[in-house]
Amino acid sequence: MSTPAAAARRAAVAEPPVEELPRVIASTLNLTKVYGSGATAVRALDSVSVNIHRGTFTAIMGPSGSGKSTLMHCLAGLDSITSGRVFLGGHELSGLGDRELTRLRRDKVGFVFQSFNLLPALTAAENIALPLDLAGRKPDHDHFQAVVESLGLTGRLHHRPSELSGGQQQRVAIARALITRPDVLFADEPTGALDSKNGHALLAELRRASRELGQTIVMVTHDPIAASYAGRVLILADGRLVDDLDHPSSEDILATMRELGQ
Ligand SMILES: Nc1ncnc2c1ncn2[C@@H]1O[C@H](COP(=O)(O)OP(=O)(O)OP(=O)(O)O)[C@@H](O)[C@H]1O
Repeated sequence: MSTPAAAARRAAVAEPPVEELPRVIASTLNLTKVYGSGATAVRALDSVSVNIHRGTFTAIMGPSGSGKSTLMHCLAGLDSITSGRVFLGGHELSGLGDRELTRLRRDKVGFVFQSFNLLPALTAAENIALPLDLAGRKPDHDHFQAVVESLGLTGRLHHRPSELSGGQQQRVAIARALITRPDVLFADEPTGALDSKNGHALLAELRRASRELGQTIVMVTHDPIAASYAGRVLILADGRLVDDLDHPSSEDILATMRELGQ
């Protein structure tokens, strides 16, 4: 005779718990990127394999020309690859055509650049909602409010960029990148145009977005202090992944960079 407990055990075996979202949200496998050909060819990435986990904040560091931007662009589907594989949000990018790539970038990827790229004629609220407008989607009111509140922009929504401080403009740019709930938010030297106070505030916001909203973030930076806001720091040199630091301090990062002759 089958007891209820035994039946429950059998059910548990037969029906695994609802599958959690895959832990790896973006990855590369032996990714190689060569620019140009022949004598002038540059091997910007040389067989880089890396997994980016959902909800984590990762910084990419390395000397100038080490391949940081190239790695970010290949992960975000902005640049073609020479060989290897790139996956983002369950899709293999190398298998996608131009139209599918464009849609994937629009729906699954957020970007924050050094220059804020806000449209001057639009209010902060309109700038934030722009990616959804372009995709023909309506903002989810609760998510919009949560993003705006977490970035302290509630009182600034009807201002145009020229009426906002540099730090506020940068926060609008982050809100715009978060509004589509991208699989990965890519940030390229996001503090480059900010003074140190606003730079730290922005990094604290990124860290909060990863901790509180579960937002996956990949950031390229030259600054060890900026990188120390991330939970993980990947170090590139000559197109190769040479170190992978777990919660390093800025001193740890500086020491690693010094070993590379920086
Ligand atoms: N479009 C391109 N055409 C040719 N070579 C390129 C191109 N883009 C990058 N490279 C080369 O690839 C290498 C890696 O460049 P990348 O911009 O990824 O480095 P980086 O680490 O981001 O540099 P930086 O810190 O100076 O921004 C460099 O040698 C660079 O000159």
